[in-house]
Amino acid sequence: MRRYFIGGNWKCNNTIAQTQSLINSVINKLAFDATKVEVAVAPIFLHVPWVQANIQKNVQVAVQNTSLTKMGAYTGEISVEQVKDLGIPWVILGHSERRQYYGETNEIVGKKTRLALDHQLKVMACVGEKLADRESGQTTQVIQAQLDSIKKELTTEQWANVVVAYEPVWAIGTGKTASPEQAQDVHAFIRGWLKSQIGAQAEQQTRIIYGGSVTEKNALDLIKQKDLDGFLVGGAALKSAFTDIVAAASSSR
Ligand SMILES: O=C(CO)COP(=O)(O)O
Repeated sequence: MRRYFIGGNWKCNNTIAQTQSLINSVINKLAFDATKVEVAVAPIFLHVPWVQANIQKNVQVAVQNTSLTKMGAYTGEISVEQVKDLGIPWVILGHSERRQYYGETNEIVGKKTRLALDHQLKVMACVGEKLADRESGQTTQVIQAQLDSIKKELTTEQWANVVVAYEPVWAIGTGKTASPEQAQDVHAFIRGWLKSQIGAQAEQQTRIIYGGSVTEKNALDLIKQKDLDGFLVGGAALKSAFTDIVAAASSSR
């Protein structure tokens, strides 16, 4: 059985005092069975060392991006070697905010994913359609193109270190969640793609998590869906609701 995966994407939120308070009052009080649920939180880069030094051992640390380049003369970037060097296991790549505001194309996301995996980082690879894509019936085509660009770069074995995050852009930060059926439909499509494009092992073992206005109220219904293996949580990961979301996952395994 696939272990649930719950990611907290803190985005560009929190002063250091707010991050410290979140760790002390929420994250370090999370109680869950780590054999059934894997939890990772992604602070801004600057807060990572403090978080690493102060977080409970069951919760892993992730970063929200890595450079398309390796170390070198690339002002303002942070490379996979530097993330790996600090012992950070996870990176979120291809988030729709990176695609939308920083021009990350499918091709860039594929290359970044390859670079991260080549440096032994594990990747939460985000895919998802915009509202206009959904309304014009293009949801699966858009997601397929996003997945195909990642596939182009990876070996079959590298998929063992990928979690696919389905995040419909229209549901991110909007309070509009995909219904459990809408989420399941896309997750089943992604699972089918994994089977036909990568193989039976990837189909069975790859976690496909959902993100987009996940709250303590909708988590339980979403997690019951057959192909949904956890969440990538934004706003609700910045408060005590995260405790309930992790508990919802724990209680259903
Ligand atoms: O983008 C997200 C997680 O990566 C989801 O954000 P919200 O949970 O705030 O909608």
